[in-house]
Amino acid sequence: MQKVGVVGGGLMGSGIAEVCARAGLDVIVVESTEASAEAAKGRMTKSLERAESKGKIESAAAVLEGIRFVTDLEQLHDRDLVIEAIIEDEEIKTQLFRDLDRIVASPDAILASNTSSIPIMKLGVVTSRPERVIGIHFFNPVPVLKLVELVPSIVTDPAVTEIARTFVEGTLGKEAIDCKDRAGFVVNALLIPFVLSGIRMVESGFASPEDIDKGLVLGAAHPQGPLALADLIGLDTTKAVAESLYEEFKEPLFAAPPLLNRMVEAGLLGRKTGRGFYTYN
Ligand SMILES: CC(=O)CC(=O)SCCNC(=O)CCNC(=O)[C@H](O)C(C)(C)COP(=O)(O)OP(=O)(O)OC[C@H]1O[C@@H](n2cnc3c(N)ncnc32)[C@H](O)[C@@H]1OP(=O)(O)O
Ligand SMILES: NC(=O)C1=CN([C@@H]2O[C@H](COP(=O)(O)OP(=O)(O)OC[C@H]3O[C@@H](n4cnc5c(N)ncnc54)[C@H](O)[C@@H]3O)[C@@H](O)[C@H]2O)C=CC1
Repeated sequence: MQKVGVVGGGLMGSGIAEVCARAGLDVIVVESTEASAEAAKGRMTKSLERAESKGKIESAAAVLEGIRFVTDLEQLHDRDLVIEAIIEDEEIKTQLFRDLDRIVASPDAILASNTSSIPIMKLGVVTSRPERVIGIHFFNPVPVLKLVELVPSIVTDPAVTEIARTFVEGTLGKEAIDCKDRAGFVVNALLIPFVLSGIRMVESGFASPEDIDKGLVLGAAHPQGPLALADLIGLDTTKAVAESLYEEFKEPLFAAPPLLNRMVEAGLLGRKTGRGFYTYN
């Protein structure tokens, strides 16, 4: 696993590309437009410069040299591993997996998804090699959080899971847990209902976002409360994850509350747009 491709250089893709480049891998990031490729590079530069200023890496510039930012998916033809991190939309992701199946040449290559909640089988089945498709699910912020969920589908080759484990634990120095291929895997199946419950509390006027978050930080030692967390994840992603979970399990606890839907319609997506439950500079 020397040549890695990351498709989507948003919040997660830029973090994944950063940790791969910091591990000395040859990384290509594919974005959909020149402007978004520039934005991805800007995000990574900022994060690497912060790491350099704290003495965590020697040189941000040297790490950046290991990353190419492109808009042409065909450039991924020689990759050993491609990690998809585009928006949480099943139709758009399945189209991308069809394209990756055509483009990535080596039959030994692994096609991975960072999806939060879409069952991996739905992505594998549109390729000619579902046995080489797996979920490698990182957590936000990627440079900080240690966990990666490994999600083989019911037809993923067990050898692929072991290669992915060696990549995640050996090469990247993260910790893996094994999950079955059900919407939301382990962490989001527990975390998203918590976030949605916080949103329902705000919606019903039960308490303010500030007080709910303060309650969970000071009363339960969470690093952030559910509303700050929704803003960090992105309200669009939170809604998409809730919808996948609801589609799979039909449990009311996974249903997106109307306030979440209205905020997404209004473009109040959290940190990424500067306003969600809180306002950011
Ligand atoms: C939706 C999904 O599919 C799955 C998910 O990811 S769900 C979301 C999971 N994520 C969480 O639950 C996050 C919970 N929150 C936290 O862990 C913390 O609040 C936080 C790391 C985000 C911020 O921590 P904080 O202590 O309030 O802030 P801060 O002091 O600025 O940061 C702590 C450290 O993280 C680093 N950091 C924070 N954000 C960072 C980022 N985006 N990139 C790189 N480093 C970052 C800081 O540089 C700092 O490093 P040092 O300890 O070396 O100084
Ligand atoms: N936000 C979070 O906390 C987490 C999100 N995830 C998952 O990671 C994936 C990405 O999420 P985020 O990074 O938060 O989203 P984001 O909205 O920040 O980034 C998505 C990026 O993909 C790009 N993109 C869209 N279609 C593309 C295409 N066809 N080709 C190339 N680039 C394309 C967009 O330009 C954008 O930069 C989603 O599947 C999400 O569920 C996983 C863990 C945590």
